[in-house]
Amino acid sequence: MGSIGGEGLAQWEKAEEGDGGGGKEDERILVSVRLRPLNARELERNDPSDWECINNTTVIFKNCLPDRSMYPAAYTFDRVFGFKCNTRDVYEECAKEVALSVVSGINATIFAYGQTSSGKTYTMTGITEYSVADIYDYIKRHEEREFILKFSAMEIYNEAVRDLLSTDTSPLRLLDDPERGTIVEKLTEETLRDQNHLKELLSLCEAQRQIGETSLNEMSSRSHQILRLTIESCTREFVNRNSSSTLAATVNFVDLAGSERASQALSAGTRLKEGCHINRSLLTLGTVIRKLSKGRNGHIPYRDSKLTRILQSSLGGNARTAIICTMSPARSHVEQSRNTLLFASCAKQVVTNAQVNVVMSDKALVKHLQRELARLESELRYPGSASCTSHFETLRDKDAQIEKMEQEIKELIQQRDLAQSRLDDLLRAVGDDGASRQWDEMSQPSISHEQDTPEDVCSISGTSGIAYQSPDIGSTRSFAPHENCNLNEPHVELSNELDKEQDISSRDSISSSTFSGMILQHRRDKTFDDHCREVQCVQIHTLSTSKSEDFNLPLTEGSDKVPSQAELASGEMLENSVSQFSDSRPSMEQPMKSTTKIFDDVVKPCLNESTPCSAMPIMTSGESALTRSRNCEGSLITTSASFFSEDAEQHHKTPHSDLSNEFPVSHNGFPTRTTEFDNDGKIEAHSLEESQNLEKVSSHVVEAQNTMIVREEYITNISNNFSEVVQMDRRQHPAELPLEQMNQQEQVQEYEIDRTVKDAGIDSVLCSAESSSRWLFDFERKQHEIIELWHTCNVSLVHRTYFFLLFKGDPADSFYMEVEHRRLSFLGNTSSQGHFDIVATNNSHNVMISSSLRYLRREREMLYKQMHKLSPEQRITLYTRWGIALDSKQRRLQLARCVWTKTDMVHIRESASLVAKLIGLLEQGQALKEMFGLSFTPQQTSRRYFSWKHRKFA
Ligand SMILES: Nc1ncnc2c1ncn2[C@@H]1O[C@H](COP(=O)(O)OP(=O)(O)OP(=O)(O)O)[C@@H](O)[C@H]1O
Repeated sequence: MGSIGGEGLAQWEKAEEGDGGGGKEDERILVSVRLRPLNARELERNDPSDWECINNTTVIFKNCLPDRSMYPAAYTFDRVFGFKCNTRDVYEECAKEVALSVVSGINATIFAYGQTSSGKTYTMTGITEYSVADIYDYIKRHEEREFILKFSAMEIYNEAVRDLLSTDTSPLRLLDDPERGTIVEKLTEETLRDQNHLKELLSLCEAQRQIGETSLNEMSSRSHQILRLTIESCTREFVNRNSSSTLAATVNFVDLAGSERASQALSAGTRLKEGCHINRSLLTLGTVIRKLSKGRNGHIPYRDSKLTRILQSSLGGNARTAIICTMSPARSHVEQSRNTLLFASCAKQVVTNAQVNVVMSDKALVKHLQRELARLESELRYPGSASCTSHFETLRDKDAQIEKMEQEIKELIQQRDLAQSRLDDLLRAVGDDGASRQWDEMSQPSISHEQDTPEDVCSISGTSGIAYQSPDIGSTRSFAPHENCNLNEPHVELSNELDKEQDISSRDSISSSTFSGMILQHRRDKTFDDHCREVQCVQIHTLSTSKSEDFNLPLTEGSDKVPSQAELASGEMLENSVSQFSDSRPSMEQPMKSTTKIFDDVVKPCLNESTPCSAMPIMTSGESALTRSRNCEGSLITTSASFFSEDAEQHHKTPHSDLSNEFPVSHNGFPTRTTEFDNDGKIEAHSLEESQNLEKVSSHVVEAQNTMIVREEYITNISNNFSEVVQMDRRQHPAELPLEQMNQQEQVQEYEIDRTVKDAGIDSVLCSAESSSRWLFDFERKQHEIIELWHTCNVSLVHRTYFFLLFKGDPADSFYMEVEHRRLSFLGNTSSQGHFDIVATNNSHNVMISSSLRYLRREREMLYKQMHKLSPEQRITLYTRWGIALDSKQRRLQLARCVWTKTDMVHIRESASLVAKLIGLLEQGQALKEMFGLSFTPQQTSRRYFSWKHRKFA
């Protein structure tokens, strides 16, 4: 075996590298080599066989002669066949696929190239036979299509084209057709009837072919034979339609003449002449193949020979091509064999460009062009190929998702900012200078906070409560706000003169502050900070839903000691409960409890006068879940900075009008308010100055009628709430009333519901101005009664202020007015009917009385501490108006003592205004009306002070 290397091998390797470029590989001419066995002559000469196929793709030259070492010893092709391989194998592996392409509309050409007697005719005859057989077999298996087979045959003999199917031996001309390429003029083309017909024609061709005897081949083919089978097919369904498309392709079976040199063939005379012509065509074929193997650049001399002209499309054009190079293994033909292999090597480099050939009818062509036009327009409309449509849609979906997420992010940011803003407001309110100073003053008892105002010198050293002496432990403790409250912890007596002060109200009555949340204060709250806590009521427990449940424990869980109504009313029971659960921190996160429970525990007993308000103390504003009035965000008078900014003299002269600026007051002295609903369902409340006359009320009636649906909803809610209360009451006290009495009570309660709804004035507002006027009258009357009861029951000043400022005559306020009135009435009745005796027996009565008075005193103390919020001018104005001598001492204290001490409306309004200013009553809407339906505690303020206190302690 010779060494592998040399120029030829390098050329093949180069071609191999070209194939490995990745991606779609160009289809090249399929090249195979077939070695025939030594024939009889060669065997006679003892011509050795120098060629051997060492595998399916490589043929080697076995005899390495020194003088021929310049040639490669091994050649690799798509397939090589040894002498033992039969033609069937060659066909199956190297020709079949190509030949059968024709039935799919792809042109195909199968060559046999080699020297004379190398076996070209032998091979091509077999391949043609097998191909025809397979083609017809394919046709049989595809009956859905109709095939038309046409056969033509020609030979190129001495550079003349002859029709092998015709007896006419005159040469045929070659014509150039712009669509079909080179055509052979007048070439017979037989439409095949069947396979036998083709066999007959093939036999005819064989007979017609120029055959001569050479020294190498007794039956030497002296011409290039081209057998052409054209196959057209279409689906039978569309055969008779003009819109059908037809596949049309041609397969050429080319049996070339011998490529040997004339000298080798020992040609002379006619044979020599034939050889010249033969070699001319083969030389051109070789040139074309060689040039094509180097690419399509430059001129390809197709037209230099008849052979290359006719086979132009099959040589690197629109056809699949297979070349079977036949060679003799004999040493004597080694040169011809090398030339054949060189030709084959070049042919292996030629790239073809086979395409499916579709012949379309005019209609089909029009349709095709229309589809193509639509496709191109679509591509223009949507940049990118049509195949990118789905990708484009995917991108759009992604963009939509991104946009949606960005919107969500934006909304979340807005929510966050809003929450931050609210937090900032709260912190600002808590951390404002006044509050800080106040706390600083309270937390630093050694520092007199009256340094800037000697007029009210009142040292609170030792009373601030930041440190107190505990008799139990005899040591000074720092107050810890989170400590458990021990109800039994000894009081630390205030040394402040405020402690010595007798409360302005000397009447003994149950303090309604127990209802307003003061019940939750701790008994050790002699400390100064607790004063503020008391004033701000139930700031802790109102924020704690869990606590409210805990507060119910004495009522719901079987306690050994059933609490008396008075105890409950006074908050004693609740205080104990609070002490048990004082460790629980208020949670602003906890959801509000159900309305049902709250009504059951709280509202119902108050509404049913026959059932004392035993559960009232457990009401918490944080749980206020009454159906929320839509005007709950209505106006709450803002205590503006201009409250006291008016000229003091003017205040002195017309105090009423001054206060009216702050609190809209009706002509009859009662603040009134109407509520409007805007398109968004929001409520805009404003002064009801116009209610002074009936016509204006009527105009509001019209407005109210426009919002009838909303108001009716409110009415329904109220009715439902009352009904719910009634039902809960019935469930809670089933044994207390016989069935008959229950029915009677039910009727009464239904009447109460109707009356309450009517009292709410809603019907009147909706129906007539006359009703509105009646409601206003009822409101004024009830407001007077409530004010009197506040005074009687020593209700918290802060509570009075909130309530007074919140409810100013809106029909929707009737519910709260009713609840408030009944609570206070219950307290008054309890007091007058001797219930106090029971309480007193339990030694609670005195506790409650003293407690209520103490609460009021601490409120005043707190207000006194807040006087610094007033400017000197404002204070002077107030001193003057309220009869406090400007040269007297402790004027601030005197002022605090005067607040809410009378029941006339001028005094009430001024007191409410002053308290609101001092406690920093914030913007409207921060206190919800609903909480007054369940608790007296202003929610927002409670939270505010709660936060303020604990932030300071933190
Ligand atoms: N592979 C083969 N196995 C057996 N016999 C073969 C083989 N190839 C060719 N022969 C025989 O060799 C002889 C010459 O073959 P063939 O005529 O096909 O050569 P050729 O290349 O066509 O020659 P020419 O170019 O002169 O026509 C024939 O008798 C044929 O039977």
